[in-house]
This record gives sequence, structure tokens and C-alpha cells, in this order.
Amino acid sequence: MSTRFQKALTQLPPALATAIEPMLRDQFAGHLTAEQIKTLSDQSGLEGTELYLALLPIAATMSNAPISNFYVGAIAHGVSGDAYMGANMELVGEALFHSVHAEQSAISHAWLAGERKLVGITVNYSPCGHCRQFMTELNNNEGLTIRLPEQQPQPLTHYLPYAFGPKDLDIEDGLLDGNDHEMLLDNDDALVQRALREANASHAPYSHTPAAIVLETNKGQVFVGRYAENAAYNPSLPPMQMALNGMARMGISFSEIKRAILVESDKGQVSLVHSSADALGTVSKVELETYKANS
Ligand SMILES: O=c1ccn([C@H]2C[C@H](O)[C@@H](CO)O2)c(=O)[nH]1
Ligand SMILES: [Zn+2]
Repeated sequence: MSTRFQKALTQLPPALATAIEPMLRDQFAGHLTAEQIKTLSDQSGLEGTELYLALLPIAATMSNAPISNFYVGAIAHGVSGDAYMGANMELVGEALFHSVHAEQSAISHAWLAGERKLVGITVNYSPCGHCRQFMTELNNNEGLTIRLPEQQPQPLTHYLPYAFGPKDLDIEDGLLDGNDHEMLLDNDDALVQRALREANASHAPYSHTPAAIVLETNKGQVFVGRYAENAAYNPSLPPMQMALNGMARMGISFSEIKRAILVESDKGQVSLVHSSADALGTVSKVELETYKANS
């Protein structure tokens, strides 16, 4: 087991701590399969909301919050039965808007893992307005249950009534609906092609600028981020933050980044080149490679 989880384990009910310990390998990324959740439930005697809330200290351990030292953990529940942990991330040296919230982290984790619908999210603090707006972008926003300590489970609409969302801008596609933007890029570098595939799956209905990031580490691990736009624009999650957050969740140092690739549409109304380089520049000296894909 990775030592980073040792303290969190002491905050879990003992039977749950015993049950989850073998799952917390070094490379544990916060993904629990439906089968693992069943094992945890059987061995701990905890079910549903009680179990999810009890697991939050593990998610919060994945936080990287050097500015606030405030550790937020979230768990997104997929329609498949799998669960995806997320945690907040802050980048020292750049504007605060480069931060990733735990809810965004968990949701992007589920999206990148191929989950097509979320049925709920569990968080250790009340979700902020920005996260409520971010969750409203989800294709299943009306079927999403929010679970918080000390509160009855409630639908997102309870936490964000009279929501402004994609439909107000005549957008039918929600976050986690599958996309294929069918962009092409004449380049036979495997990582550039990977970034192209992720960009083709990104959610950018407002700027029409599908984009994605691929980060490669010295050990050859690959982390990706897809652009996730939001109807209210500002709560959009940029792909660089999503990719960096994937590393942070696994406790991998940003100094391990060897290559950073951005692929974006050549016909978009915006560009992520500068903001991605700014975010990357806070944690790495690696130069961002940028490629324009034909849309
Ligand atoms: O809903 C919330 C509210 C705050 N934070 C994070 C953002 C920042 O890193 C820290 C302080 O706001 O907590 C979240 O992750 N989710
Ligand atoms: Zn938030």
C-alpha cells in the first residue's frame, strides 16, 4: 500500500480500512469498480450513502492544495456502478482560476474512464456555486444525486434551482455524452494521435474549439485531459488542468513530466495555447508542443 493513504485509513471505520487496504496499491488512481465496492460493502457492513461518505478521507488524500491547505475529496458514481474519486488541485504561482475543484476532478476522472452517465456525487464539503454550475453541464444533471455529510441525499436541482444550463444556449449535448469531432492531423507521433483522439472526444460546444492535452512522464506513463466547456463559460475545465490533476490524484510529482502536447481545432473561436502553457509553466520547465487539427 502507498504510504500516502496511511493517515486516511485511520479515519475510516476499522472494518472498511481493513477491506480497502489491499486496493490501495502504489498506482491507486481512485477508481473503484462495482465489484470492489460490493466487496467493501460486504466486508464493512456499510451500504450506499454511508459507505460513500466513509470513503471520502481516501479521496481527500489525493488533494494537492498548497495554497489553501484545504483538502476536498469527491466521489462520482457512474451508471456502470463504478466509482471515481477526485480531489482539488491548486497551482502555486498562477491565478487562482487555474484551480481544479474536487467535484470537477471526480467527474473528469469518470469521463476519461469512459463513463457515459453519472448518477450521483459524494463530497466532503458543500459544493461551491462554481461546482453546482459545472455539474449542471452533465448530460444527466436532472438525475444526479448529491451526497454530503450531515445532509439527506438531494438532487442537484435542490442545490441549484432555476439553473442556467446548456439548453439556454440551445445546446443539446451534455458533458459525458459521447463526441466525435472527426478532426484529422497529419502526424504519425503516437502521442500526438492520442491527443487528437482525446480532442475529438472533448466537449466544446460553445467555442467550437475541441482540444486535449497529453502529458508523458519520465517513466512513460501517459495522462490526458479533454477540454470540458460549460454553458456559463468561466466554470469550464481546461484540458491541461484535467491532465495535471490526473497526475496529482496518483501522487505523481509534476517534475516527472517529460513531454506535454496540446492538440486543438484550427478553426476554433478560442485558443488554449497560452493558458495551457501558463498552467504547465507553474509546475514544469517542459515546453508545450502545440498542434492544430483540421476540422
Ligand atoms: O466545492 C468546492 C469548494 C472548494 N473546493 C476547493 C477549491 C480550492 O482548492 C479550495 C478552497 O476553495 O477548495 C473544491 O474542491 N470544491
Ligand atoms: Zn467547487
